[in-house]
Amino acid sequence: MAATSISSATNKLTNQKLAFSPQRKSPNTSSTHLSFSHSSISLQKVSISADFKSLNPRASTISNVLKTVQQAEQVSKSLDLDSVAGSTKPTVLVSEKLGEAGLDLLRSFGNVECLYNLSPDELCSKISECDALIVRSGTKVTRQVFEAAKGRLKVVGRAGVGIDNVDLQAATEFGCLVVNAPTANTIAAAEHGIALLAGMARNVAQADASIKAGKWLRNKYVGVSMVGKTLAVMGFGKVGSEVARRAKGLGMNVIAHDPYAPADRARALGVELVSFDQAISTADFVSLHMPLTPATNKVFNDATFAKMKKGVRIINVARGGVIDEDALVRALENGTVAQAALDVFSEEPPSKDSKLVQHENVTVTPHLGASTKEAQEGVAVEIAEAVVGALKGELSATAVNAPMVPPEILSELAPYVILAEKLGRLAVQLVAGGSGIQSVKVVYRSSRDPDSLDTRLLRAMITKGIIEPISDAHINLVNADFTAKQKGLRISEERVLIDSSPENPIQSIQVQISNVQSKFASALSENGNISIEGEVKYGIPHLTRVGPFSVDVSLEGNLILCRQVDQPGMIGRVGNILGESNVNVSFMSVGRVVKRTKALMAIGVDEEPDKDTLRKIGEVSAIEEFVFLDL
Ligand SMILES: NC(=O)C1=CN([C@@H]2O[C@H](COP(=O)(O)OP(=O)(O)OC[C@H]3O[C@@H](n4cnc5c(N)ncnc54)[C@H](O)[C@@H]3O)[C@@H](O)[C@H]2O)C=CC1
Ligand SMILES: O=C(O)C(=O)COP(=O)(O)O
Repeated sequence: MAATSISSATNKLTNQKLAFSPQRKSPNTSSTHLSFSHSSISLQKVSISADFKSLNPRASTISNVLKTVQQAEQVSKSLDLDSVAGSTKPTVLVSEKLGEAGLDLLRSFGNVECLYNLSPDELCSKISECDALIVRSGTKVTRQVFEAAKGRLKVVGRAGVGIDNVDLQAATEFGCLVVNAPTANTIAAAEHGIALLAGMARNVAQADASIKAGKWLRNKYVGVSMVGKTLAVMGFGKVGSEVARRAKGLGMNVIAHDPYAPADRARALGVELVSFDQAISTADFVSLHMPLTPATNKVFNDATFAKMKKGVRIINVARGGVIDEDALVRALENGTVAQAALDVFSEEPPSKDSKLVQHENVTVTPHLGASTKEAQEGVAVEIAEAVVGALKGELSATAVNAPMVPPEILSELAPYVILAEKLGRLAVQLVAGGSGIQSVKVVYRSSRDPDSLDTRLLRAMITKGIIEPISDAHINLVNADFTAKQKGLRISEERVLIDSSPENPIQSIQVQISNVQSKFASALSENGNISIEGEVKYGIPHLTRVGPFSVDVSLEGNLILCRQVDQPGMIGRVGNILGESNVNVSFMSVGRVVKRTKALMAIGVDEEPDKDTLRKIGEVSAIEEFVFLDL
């Protein structure tokens, strides 16, 4: 199982050590700048803007780590609350209506000011007197707000799930923790989805308006029945599964599409998990419950509406941005979509003369999904507890932008942090769509005494790598276990004690995903698990094993894995195809189990090859399977 590394860059890279040193730019600013130098990858003086959510998955991993370190520094600084706890009580500004129980809890800890409907300027002029700000979806917490806070604002609490109205990047840069309340409004949102579904099926809103306009239109408002109809739940998470449960009670046949939901959770509710196309082409009603991510942005568009059953009815209680609203108007006009019931819009509030809002077959509500007394009391308590905890400097289970690890541990673990996230990101891409991930095992080989090796950050980064490409969750040290649990993901860890230099905290990290199918069978180890392993070599994370194959490829750029018949000339053939398409190869490594039988080739590429190039690679006769992986 020997591995051969072939790269012109290898020597350069392996001879240079990654230098890493956090430095404060100026003593009177809360923003931290880190310098990072490595001549072969020309990264010097990186100024950080940290935000896990906004990370382009293909952005520099080094800057990810810098962001992580910077976040930890800023957060530990911002949560060093001697100043708050000592002299005066903290001031909490509540800018939107919040349940009384939450307000009471806040009042028991600090000074609470409820100022609703502030203009952006008013918010900016008030914020420098506040240690915490609590908002819902109606307050835009922009970069200007963080700038105007002049370093005093320590925590923003979002009383709800979606945090798209908070500039997370700016929050992190300014050392401000952001927490949300992800569970208390689930039932309310699900009930609102069902209310919209039933109200739409029976034209309740239109009929009500017509009577109030002096009409009595019994023939016009004949509805459709729900019993026996097929409902497709798009996004089978917290809200989606509660909608499914309720729709079953209405006698509906419920199917769901969620590439990452465990099939047994769906089965337990009598729901079949199906492909996207199958869901939308067979459903009479389609209810949207997926997060707004780059993958789901405008996923309902002309092309997808065209695949739907004629006369389909759509409900959206998730986020307006998952629908191309102009395309929905066209689909309503040509009869593909019979009716739509919408609680959320790409712009809120939508313009008064919006064609969509004014369409006679559309029912709208002003983002009321979370608006029940019960949910608002629950959300208020959930967010008040999170904000008070953060102001006391405690770890928060619902923090969305802040790992909390001492800087000295972070700097030692920095390259392993990159490795861990990359391995998670790689492993999840090897899973065949449709097989829900439930069980992940991480094996660390280390000479350190387990008690002196804190792997929480690494586990968090593996979780981040696995979950973030498939959801809008923001994973960090604080919320990783919480989010994994919520998503039904079990992550177990094993430490294998080895005899090596205790200077290196870890020799290797192996990530195994069990009970799933792989889109690249060669990544399966003997026990049928997807298994990949990596090491840090001279500060650079490397992939060192895929299934039973040893390889050695630096985890930068993108990766192509090919399994082929082990024979001469393969490297040249694939290299030529990539070269002809102007795709730069950074590394190549070949591993094999037995000479002249099967080999695995790992190719690092700077650019993403186009479909045609990948097709040509697949057509090389000795190549038995291959996969392109986005690092
Ligand atoms: N209208 C309102 O007032 C409210 C709206 N919401 C919104 O509802 C949505 C769902 O919230 P939760 O259920 O709490 O979140 P969740 O994270 O529990 O569920 C989201 C599900 O979508 C799945 N998913 C990810 N990518 C997908 C894709 N491409 N196709 C299909 N499914 C995909 C995930 O695997 C996950 O299971 C969010 O967008 C949230 O912001 C939530 C509460 C109130
Ligand atoms: O929790 C969410 O994601 C929501 O969309 C609820 O928004 P709201 O707090 O009612 O403005």
